[in-house]
Amino acid sequence: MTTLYKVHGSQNHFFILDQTELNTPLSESELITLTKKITNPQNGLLNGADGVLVINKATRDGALAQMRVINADGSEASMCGNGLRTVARYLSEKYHQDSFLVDTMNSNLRVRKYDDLAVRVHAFAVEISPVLFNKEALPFQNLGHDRIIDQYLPEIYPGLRFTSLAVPNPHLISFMNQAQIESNILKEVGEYLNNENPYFSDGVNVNFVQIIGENQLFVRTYERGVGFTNACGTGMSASSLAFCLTHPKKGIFNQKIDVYNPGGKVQTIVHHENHYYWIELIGNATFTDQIEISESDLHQAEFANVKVKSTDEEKYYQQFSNHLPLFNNLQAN
Ligand SMILES: N[C@H](CCC[C@H](N)C(=O)O)C(=O)O
Repeated sequence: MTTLYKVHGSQNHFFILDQTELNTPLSESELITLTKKITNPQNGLLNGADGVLVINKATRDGALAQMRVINADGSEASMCGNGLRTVARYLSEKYHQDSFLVDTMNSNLRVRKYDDLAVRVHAFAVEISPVLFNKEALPFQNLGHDRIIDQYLPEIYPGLRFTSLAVPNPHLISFMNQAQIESNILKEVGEYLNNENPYFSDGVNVNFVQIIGENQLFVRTYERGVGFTNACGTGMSASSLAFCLTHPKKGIFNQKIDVYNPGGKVQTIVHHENHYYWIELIGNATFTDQIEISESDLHQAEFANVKVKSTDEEKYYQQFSNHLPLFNNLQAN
């Protein structure tokens, strides 16, 4: 028997699979089959999820373990901010450490335990980096720019300004008013750029942002490999940096920024050190269920005989998020 965990960061839901606990780790094709099946909202487990976070032995020196991110459609993401907070908590409890490095696709990232956000709402702070703006890193093509910072891109959507950056997974960000953020534009742009298109050949996470006030944002995301999601940690981090760059009177470097999303709230701090940017992402790491499954069922993505034990953490998370202010009709509470 082994244990899977159903977890969320700002209601961005994942299953955590610790491959180091298995006699035989899942192969690539088994991982993809498992992810597609378990995350399915209709026939998956526990109403599905946005992806599977896979823990392996670290491949880089200094890290406690490796995290891989498999999106719901079976593609792999280079990073996941909400997911990294939950993996940080899992590793922190497993190895009894409060501050350490996690090996991700492009680099080791720093994580640390943070003060609880409310009663039984555990929190972690994670590093989001490296930040890249060049068209090869995203990648994007045929837009007539080498970098996109506060540019009109009528090819993508007329009348909106866009900023694009990789952290290191790719994001396309636009600041807009409440009516625009509540409209169908995100679905239109998100679907267009995440299917065969001439501009973002690998797809892109699309983040639409409403400025609430000084150091306050609301972010809505259409996620590559997933679709609409309650929250995207790398997207909220990338949006915070875009905020500081394009609205410098309201978005202040080195200060906490409140980032609201349909699933709750996180905080970010945008650092600018020696010509290089990195973002600290702070938010909940909530464990809602523990799932006992036999190794052979896991290899076969067979869930009929699993045993699920729910925690009481969701109740406390709901209490926390019910007290957040409402800014638009997209927020759940
Ligand atoms: N939800 C994740 C990001 C997943 C990104 C993924 N969809 C991609 O880049 O392919 C987060 O919290 O940062």
